[in-house]
This record gives sequence, structure tokens and C-alpha cells, in this order.
Amino acid sequence: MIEINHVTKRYGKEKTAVADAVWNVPDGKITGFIGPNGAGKTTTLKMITGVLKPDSGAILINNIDIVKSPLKAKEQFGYVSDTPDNFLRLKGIEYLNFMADIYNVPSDKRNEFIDAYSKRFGIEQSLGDKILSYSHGMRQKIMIMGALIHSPSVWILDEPMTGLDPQASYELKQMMKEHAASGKSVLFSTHVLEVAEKLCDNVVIIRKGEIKFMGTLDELKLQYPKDMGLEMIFLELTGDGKDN
Ligand SMILES: Nc1ncnc2c1ncn2[C@@H]1O[C@H](COP(=O)(O)OP(=O)(O)OP(=O)(O)O)[C@@H](O)[C@H]1O
Repeated sequence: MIEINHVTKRYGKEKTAVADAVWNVPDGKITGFIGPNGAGKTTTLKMITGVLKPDSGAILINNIDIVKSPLKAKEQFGYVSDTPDNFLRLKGIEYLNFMADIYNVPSDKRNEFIDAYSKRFGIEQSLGDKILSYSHGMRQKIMIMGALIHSPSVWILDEPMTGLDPQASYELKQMMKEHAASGKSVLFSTHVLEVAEKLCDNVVIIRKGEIKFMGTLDELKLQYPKDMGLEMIFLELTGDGKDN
């Protein structure tokens, strides 16, 4: 469960990237965080994960304040950023063991996880290679595994489908569904509406730093004429789709 209580973030004096945001991510559901380029999605996710500090307001992860108790709060979630080009000099297996060490995952549990998930993603033969030699999609897969190795109750992903082939994209969506079905929460950002439509229980729509809607897609559709497609509703809510 994530609670975002009246959170504001400015860059300099002029730019308000997120304005008095109030929303939440319930347990047992997949929540899609949707908005056009520059709407404030990454800024919000960076605040939730403790990379950036809000100027005002509070963010609670399983009731733990990310600013006041960062270490405890960070134990609660796994985060997949939108740039998987990290730890390039480590081998895949070294990176996974590094992540497992951070979270004190026992060796039998981590080995079981690595075996199962590397097979699901089809990268079991590449774990002994440096991440530097991986393709974008393979880097994305190893980062996803690193985020999940400690079985976090909250799973946060920034634009996770980018660069994944159809098989990997399918596997990732299945993993997200399994995560939510086990009573845990998933939050992911996207500007791909079709993905949100197929995958999300709830959506949160942001435009120019302001939360425009929070609820199910059916609730959103009810607010518009019956023949209006989701794409048109989204464009209506977010302007012409561009904020910059
Ligand atoms: N470090 C920064 N310094 C100044 N302005 C920034 C900085 N990072 C983001 N911004 C601005 O804050 C606003 C929100 O940016 P953010 O990256 O959060 O949007 P986004 O919804 O993730 O966009 P995209 O979908 O393109 O990744 C934009 O206007 C952006 O230009």
C-alpha cells in the first residue's frame, strides 16, 4: 500500500513538477500511473522511492514514511527504473547476489528465485556474462529480477515494457498479475494506453503535475459519452498529449 498525501515538488522557483498530489496504491491491485511526456510521472516515482524529497506532503509505504524512515520504507518495495543501464561491470549473477545480499535473502531462496525467473525470461545462459554485454531488453530483465529477489510487498516500475520483446512483455505482465493476486501491490507508469487498459485494476492520470483522475477505467468511462473511446477520453483529460 502506498499513500501519497498532499505531495508537491518544484524544480527551481518556476517549475512545479507535482502539485498537491493525493492518491494511493491499494494492496492486491495493479495501479497504472498514466500521463503524457513531462506530466510528472518519473518525479513522483522518484519521490515514492526516496530518490527525491518532496517539498511538502508525505509518502507512506505500508505506513512507513519514506523521508522519516528511508531504510525501513525501502525494505518494503522493489523498484525498476526507466533506465536499466546500471551495474554494467557486474555479471548478471553477481548483480542478483548483490541485491539478495542487501536484503538478506537466504541462499536457498535466492537460488530458487534466480533459477525460476531466469528461465521465465530466457536469460539463464547469460547470467555469467557482464551486464555491459546485455541488450537493452536483457538489462531490463535482470533489473526486474533484482527488484523482485527479496519478494517485496510493493513493486514499482517506471515504463517497464519499453524494449521488451513480446514474450518478455507477456511474462512481465503475468508476473505483475501474480504479484497483485497474492495480495501485494503493483504500481507502474506508462503512456501506452493499451497496456493500461489490459492490465490495470486502477488508473491514476496526471497532467502538468496535477492528478486528473483516480479510479477504475470503467469509472472513468462512465464520466464520458458511451461512444467515446479510451484514447479520446485520455486526450481530453490530458490536453493534446504533450506538456512540454
Ligand atoms: N531535474 C530536473 N530539473 C528541472 N526540471 C525537471 C527535472 N526533471 C524533470 N523536470 C521537469 O519536470 C516535469 C515533470 O518531469 P517528469 O520527468 O517527472 O515527467 P514524466 O511524466 O516522467 O515524463 P516522460 O513520460 O517524458 O518520462 C517536466 O516539465 C520536466 O521538464
